[in-house]
Amino acid sequence: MDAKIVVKEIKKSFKDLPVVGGVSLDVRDGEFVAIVGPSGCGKSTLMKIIAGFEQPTEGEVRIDGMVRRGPNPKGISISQHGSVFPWLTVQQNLMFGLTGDGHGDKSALADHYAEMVGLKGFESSYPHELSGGMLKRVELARALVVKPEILYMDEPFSALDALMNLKMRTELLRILAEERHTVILITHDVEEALFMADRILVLSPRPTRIQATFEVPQPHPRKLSQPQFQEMKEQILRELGVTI
Ligand SMILES: Nc1ncnc2c1ncn2[C@@H]1O[C@H](COP(=O)(O)OP(=O)(O)OP(=O)(O)O)[C@@H](O)[C@H]1O
Repeated sequence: MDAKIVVKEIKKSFKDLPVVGGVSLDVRDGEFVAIVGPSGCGKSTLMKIIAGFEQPTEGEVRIDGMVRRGPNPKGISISQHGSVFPWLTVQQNLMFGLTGDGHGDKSALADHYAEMVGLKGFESSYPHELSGGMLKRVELARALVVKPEILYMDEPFSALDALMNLKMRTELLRILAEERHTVILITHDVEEALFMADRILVLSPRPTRIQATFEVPQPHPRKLSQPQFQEMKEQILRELGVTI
């Protein structure tokens, strides 16, 4: 079967600064790919190119076999900065992306996704009445409610405390088991990648390339304390120039 996303020899420079140095990648339908790499290597730039928000200097991105040169309606991005509208309630935020017909009862659909991410009872709350973790849940629900085929996640949980971060990982995996999405996740957290991804790509310093690939075939839920994960974590950290 053809890949859902095909990234072919992508290069990107900003003026004289080469940022992406030639990246090729195939992502299968329903696959979860995590990308780790040194700070400033070009992870976000690569993600923006794949999501269609940035144009490559060379190369192309195909989604379902079609070359894309702009944001892809089949995908949705969740970034570390957040995009919840402060003047809308949780329910209104979730309904915001449901443009056009074909969604059925939009408020019921919004409430369904609010419940799915654990926000039942907060549908009428405004963002300023929620905690940081709850805001991230709104963000996630807002992305999922439009039933995207692809989720592009750039450090989505990095602003959360460690405990909430762990909760959100588990939550996301539970939702992904229910609703199959293709996911590309950028993270600086190797354990987060090991916990969730089917495949982990380690990027090189700028201009970035894929330096190493790790398949993670272990089923969920994963216990990262197991030797095989510790071993893989050490290998990935070694690729990143960190020895523990
Ligand atoms: N729009 C832009 N114009 C000019 N330079 C840019 C632009 N976007 C990114 N860069 C540069 O590209 C390089 C890579 O940035 P990018 O944000 O892609 O890296 P990153 O790996 O995601 O970083 P971090 O690990 O800090 O999140 C940086 O040197 C940055 O200054």
